[in-house]
Amino acid sequence: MIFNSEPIIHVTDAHIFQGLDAVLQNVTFTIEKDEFVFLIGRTGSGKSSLLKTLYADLNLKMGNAEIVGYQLANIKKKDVPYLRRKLGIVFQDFQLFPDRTVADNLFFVMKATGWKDKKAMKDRMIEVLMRVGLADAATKMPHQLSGGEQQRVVIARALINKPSILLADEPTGNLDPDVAEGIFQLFTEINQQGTAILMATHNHDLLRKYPYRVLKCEKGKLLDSKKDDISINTSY
Ligand SMILES: Nc1ncnc2c1ncn2[C@@H]1O[C@H](COP(=O)(O)OP(=O)(O)OP(=O)(O)O)[C@@H](O)[C@H]1O
Repeated sequence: MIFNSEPIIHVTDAHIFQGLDAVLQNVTFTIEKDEFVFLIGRTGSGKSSLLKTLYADLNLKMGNAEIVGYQLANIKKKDVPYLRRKLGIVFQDFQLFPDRTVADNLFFVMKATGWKDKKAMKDRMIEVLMRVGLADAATKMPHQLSGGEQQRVVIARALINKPSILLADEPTGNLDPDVAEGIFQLFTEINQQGTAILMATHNHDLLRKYPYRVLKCEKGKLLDSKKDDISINTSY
């Protein structure tokens, strides 16, 4: 039997820099196609810096990293939009255009990523909104939606180009616990349908409840629950 077992992320001996400071050193890990992985660590420990490096917002200056088929060391500026089309990125703050409808927010990303066929765009817009449980939100303005609903729109936007992995930076951080749980459930469903997830979070409850693999930024290193003993109960 032939398995296609190429990992989606493959990082070897990478150093994650903010300016001249190496925030994380000798980072080595892989993430497979169907995995759900938490990224944890104290505030300022390097979670966002690692995610930013993975979507080429920070340069990879030392070591190697491959994500969705792109080598990040020396990636060309012109290739970055193509890399990002293959990733879904979800942040804590929703970053929707406040003066455009939900549909127009989604169309904006489609146009920016090369979609042209109006019917295909409309069909995909409806499809991703249905996927996140917001079939009736297309004509609404962001301010007419709750925080949880706005985050669902952001997730819908991240799904537009059928990414093979979602990178999420504290996606439930601004939400009430119940709403956060619903958003988290949505991520688990998306994962079960075959999209890998790497999610930075401070949410201890999620970590206790869902025994997914954990990567932890600690004292300049990245620990991995696959091989290291990681306590999720210590304060971080
Ligand atoms: N734009 C920046 N310029 C310079 N240094 C930065 C910048 N952003 C973050 N840093 C520094 O890099 C280190 C890692 O920060 P980072 O934001 O990656 O941590 P984090 O684990 O994501 O924290 P949090 O949980 O608070 O989001 C910190 O020392 C921080 O001060």
